Amino acid sequence: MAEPIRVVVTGAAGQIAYSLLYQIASGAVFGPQQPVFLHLLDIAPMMGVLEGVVMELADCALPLLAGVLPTANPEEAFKDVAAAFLVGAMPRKEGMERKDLLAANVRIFKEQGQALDKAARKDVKVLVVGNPANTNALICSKYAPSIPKENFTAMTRLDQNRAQSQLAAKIGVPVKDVKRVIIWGNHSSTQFPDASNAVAIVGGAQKSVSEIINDDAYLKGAFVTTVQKRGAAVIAARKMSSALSAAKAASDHMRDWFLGTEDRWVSMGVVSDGSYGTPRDVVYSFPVTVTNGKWKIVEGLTISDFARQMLDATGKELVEEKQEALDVCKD
Ligand SMILES: NC(=O)c1ccc[n+]([C@@H]2O[C@H](COP(=O)([O-])OP(=O)(O)OC[C@H]3O[C@@H](n4cnc5c(N)ncnc54)[C@H](O)[C@@H]3O)[C@@H](O)[C@H]2O)c1
Ligand SMILES: O=C(O)C[C@H](O)C(=O)O
Repeated sequence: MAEPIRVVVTGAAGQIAYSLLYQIASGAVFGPQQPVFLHLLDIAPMMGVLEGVVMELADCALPLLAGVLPTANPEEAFKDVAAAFLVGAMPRKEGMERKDLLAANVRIFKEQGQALDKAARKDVKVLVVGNPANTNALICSKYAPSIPKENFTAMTRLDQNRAQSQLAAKIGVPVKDVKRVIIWGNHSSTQFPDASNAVAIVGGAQKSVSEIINDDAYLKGAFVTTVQKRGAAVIAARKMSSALSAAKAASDHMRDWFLGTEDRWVSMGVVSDGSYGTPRDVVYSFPVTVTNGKWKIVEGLTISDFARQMLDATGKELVEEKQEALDVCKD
């Protein structure tokens, strides 16, 4: 059995963490041979609740769980961690856009960037889940200059999973048989869920999703808006934001980053290098593949006029969010 790795989850007393911690501790993320030592960070008033979570983790009797450290101190929480799930942040309520959380949440990611810079392993892989996830990830990276910026990512995997599931239901195939759906841009209502490269297996043969569905108006209309607005639809129904599916997506993202994707494409928010004419130095979601722990943007895709407009609109929003976040962080 390998040596345990240290993994931090922030917002550990919250609802996403409640599903996520079991997935990490049971081996679903880092593999069935990799023990984990969990660091659980939350704010001081939540330490009582966190104690209950620690009791429940013990009561799960999980063979891969090497230890648990609950704390309200970010530097203690980030000490020597190899993976960081940054979940802790305020969720939006009905009627809000995710960027309405910016002023409240971005300071958390400034402080946590500074603490990661001091305490974490320099090869730590950071996944930001707390909203607005892309801009929070950018700020976190800016305040952790000793950690490579490639190690900071934002979660758009939930959007990818939603898009894949919508297409599978429309075509009438299992979700695993739909591939190469892309989420471009921001985890917000400007994101572009793009099915133009997607393929599905129907009757044993792989075909293009556009050909199978044969309904351009749907693929550019209802499909896109359903995925863009799915988070709001869950909030309207549950009166709380998505948690089960968010935890599953966070597990998928980190597992693929650690263990690789082979030839699968997955969407991750990463610091843009300007690929596909997107703005540089914002955290933009691209299709990537992962080999040996390193992600690489899928190259050479054709961008239609429609896609160009969508990529530009979500990029413009990210540039605006970045400016707003930098202004907030000045104080
Ligand atoms: N990227 C995505 O796809 C996605 C999906 C779902 C939710 N989210 C976001 O994830 C975040 C968490 O959602 P939730 O439903 O778990 O919320 P929640 O309110 O249930 O839990 C958040 C937890 O974070 C803690 N917290 C607050 N400030 C903290 C800090 N400075 N350090 C450590 N912990 C802190 C809170 O005390 C609370 O326990 C929200 O911002 C939500 O919008 C993102
Ligand atoms: O929509 C939200 O505010 C929560 C989350 O980002 C989601 O996509 O479900």
